[in-house]
Amino acid sequence: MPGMTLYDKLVASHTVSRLDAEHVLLYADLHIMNEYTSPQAFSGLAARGASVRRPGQQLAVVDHVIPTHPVPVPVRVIHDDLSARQADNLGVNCDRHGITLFDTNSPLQGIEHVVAPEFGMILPGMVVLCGDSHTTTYGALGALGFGIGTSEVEHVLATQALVYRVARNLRVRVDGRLPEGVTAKDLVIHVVHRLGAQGARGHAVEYAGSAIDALSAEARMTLCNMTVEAGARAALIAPDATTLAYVRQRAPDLVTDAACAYWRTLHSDTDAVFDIEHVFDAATLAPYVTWGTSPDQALPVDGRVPDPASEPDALARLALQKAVDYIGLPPGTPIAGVPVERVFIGSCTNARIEDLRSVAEVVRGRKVSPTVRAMVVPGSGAVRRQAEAEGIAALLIEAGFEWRQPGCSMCLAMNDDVLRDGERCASTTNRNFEGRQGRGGRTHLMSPAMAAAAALAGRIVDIRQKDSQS
Ligand SMILES: CC(C)[C@H](C(=O)O)[C@@H](O)C(=O)O
Ligand code: SF4
Repeated sequence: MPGMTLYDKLVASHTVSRLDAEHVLLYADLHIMNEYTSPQAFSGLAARGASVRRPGQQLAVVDHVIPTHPVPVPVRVIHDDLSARQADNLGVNCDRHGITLFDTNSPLQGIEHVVAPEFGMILPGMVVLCGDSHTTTYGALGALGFGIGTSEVEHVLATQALVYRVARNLRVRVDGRLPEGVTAKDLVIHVVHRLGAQGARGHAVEYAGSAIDALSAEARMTLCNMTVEAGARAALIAPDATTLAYVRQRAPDLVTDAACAYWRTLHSDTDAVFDIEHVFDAATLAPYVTWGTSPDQALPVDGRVPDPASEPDALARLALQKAVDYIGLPPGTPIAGVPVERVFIGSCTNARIEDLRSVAEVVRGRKVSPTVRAMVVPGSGAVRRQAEAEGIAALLIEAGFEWRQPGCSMCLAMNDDVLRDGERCASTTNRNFEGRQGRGGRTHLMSPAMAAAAALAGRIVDIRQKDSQS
């Protein structure tokens, strides 16, 4: 018998029973809900007269539909009828079932994947479920997190378990040092580009190697968050000293000797077998930017928009042509130099305090281009307060950024923050699909530092060239 991967160990430790060759009944330590994917699940539960099995192992947040207006008033009102109903509905259901809710006007409110780790709710070795694809974020702390559908949300509420199809194992090794100006965001865009949008389909991705070891816990969250854009079922990083320091700061009482002893076993055995393995050299990476309408349509910042005509496969050629047409950049256009009208810094990929610090470092003493409308939306109330305490908010406001209240905001056009038709946006988010940030809007994904530099210059620039940003 070969050894076990970290993923195998996490699945095994949460298997209630094996259902068949491919499926297990998987126990969830924590289930997180948002206002958008939970309403039907609660209705289903009510229709069956079922109750919530483990109310204490649920967390609910309002994040997708919430307005993020810059006004520093304590009360936020959701004006859109449907959105307001979704948020109210979550409130009523949480009350009824005794579930903790970080509601619209709670100081604890924020994007689900930012608040859960921040409050020490994610520990190594846990299984965390949520009706949201970016639940893969928690792999950064050695927890198995993945998104589930609405009918599964109902099932998890009722039973605290899930019928789960076990994934295959894929390892991404990244050794070496990331060059100056190249971040975890660039690394993950590169990985998604190289694997392709379906390249990790059906697989749990484990990251390993010296470049991963060197990443902070928050940078690892960026990496694991966006790995789902390669089709991955989960992303994982074995817990280490960085993980423990992060968790200890947030949940000191839970970091016991026994817990640490267990967490030390959470790594892939040296003889574990991976179904697929990819190896990348961190030293060769550049800042990455997406040029198209799928997160894998990406380039190093010194690259050019590809020419569909040079794609031999007819279907792939059509897809490329469609992306080129939508994004409105002729083939061969250097991506650096493309003007942007909007800059969005936020989302569960890149709205943590370290992200905002990296933005502040680029912006310090400079101004947003008069041709750009730029906004910074912190991932949570705690991040917002921390950035205010560190002077980051004042610096950004002084530079001409809008300083917003926390939420998903312009990551997806489900609230008041949207791109107008044809507007081009440098964005720190994770998806650049057609219309994702507003109908007809054009999204270029990049790191927070690159987005900040684009805000100053009014165009996409190479963060490595210091004189390119004015
Ligand atoms: C709305 C929700 C279901 C969705 C997801 O699953 O990821 C959203 O958060 C997204 O980022 O597209
Ligand atoms: S910030 Fe974006 S990616 Fe994250 S949960 Fe919200 S909509 Fe989804």
